[in-house]
Amino acid sequence: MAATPKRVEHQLTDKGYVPVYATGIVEQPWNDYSETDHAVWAQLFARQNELLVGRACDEFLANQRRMGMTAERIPKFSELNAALARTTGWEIIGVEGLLPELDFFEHLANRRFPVTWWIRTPEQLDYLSEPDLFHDLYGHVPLLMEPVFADYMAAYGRGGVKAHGIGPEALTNLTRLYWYTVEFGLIRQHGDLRIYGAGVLSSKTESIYSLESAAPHRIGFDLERVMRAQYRIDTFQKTYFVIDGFAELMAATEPDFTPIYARLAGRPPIPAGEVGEGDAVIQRGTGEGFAEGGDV
Ligand SMILES: C[C@H](O)[C@H](O)[C@H]1CNc2nc(N)[nH]c(=O)c2N1
Ligand SMILES: N[C@@H](Cc1ccccc1)C(=O)O
Ligand SMILES: [Fe+2]
Repeated sequence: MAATPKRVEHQLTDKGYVPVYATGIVEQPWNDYSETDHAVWAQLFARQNELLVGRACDEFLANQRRMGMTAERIPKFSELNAALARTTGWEIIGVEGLLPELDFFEHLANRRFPVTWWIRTPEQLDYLSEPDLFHDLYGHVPLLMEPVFADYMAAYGRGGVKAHGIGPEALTNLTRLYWYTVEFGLIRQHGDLRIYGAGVLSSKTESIYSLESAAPHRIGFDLERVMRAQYRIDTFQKTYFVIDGFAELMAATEPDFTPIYARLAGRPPIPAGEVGEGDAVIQRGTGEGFAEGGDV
């Protein structure tokens, strides 16, 4: 295992009270990865790729292949960056881990995606409390090759910088949008539901649960509804929002959010497990196994 990351401080983020690391960019220490590190990558990659055929959106596996990401070894950021530069102009930068929000937004706004340089240990294979290289690189990076989604991510970054200037409530609303699209979003494809959210794509159990469990609600995407939707950071999602395509997501988020933040300020959030009036319910969940509380 390469040298363990240095912890700087703890900060309350939407992932709860987590260590926030130095905001500096770190070179990927590719030569320091151990055989165990590469084996963890290989095992997670192979297991997810097998599971995601027929579950991930078409663009995910197609772009993973197109950028030459394989199970063999932990990919070199420099090699993936060559493919990204040729397509959408995104660049992977190595980081210690979670960044302060404004740093994160500014990177996205400049088409830089922060990827944690270290990978989880074999003991953490199925769950860890903070994003590691596998979540960031396997889960998030292939879709940065998809032009419309790549534009959405950059626009999101600009929106984050703007929301940071508006205030904490705006940030909370915007973070929910990230959560229910970039991390846990589902998309209609081939008359079925497919996964595009990185938090699901990088999780064996949630890849199955998000599409096949009767417990969660599945609701058609609506911008203000999503921005009111509280979520859970420590369990499977109680609700998934479904888009028809990346173009729909881009179009829905193009308008200036300032009046939307103002309108939302007066309205209560909607608990993660609740179906709101006017929801475009695709499938109403049974709520089975939903733990109470813990919504952010
Ligand atoms: C901004 C948003 O709330 C979110 O939690 C951010 C915070 N900082 C981050 N920092 C890194 N490196 N990666 C991330 O995904 C995030 N997420
Ligand atoms: N249009 C949003 C910015 C944004 C774009 C895309 C996704 C999310 C947010 C704003 O004005 O704040
Ligand atoms: Fe993520």
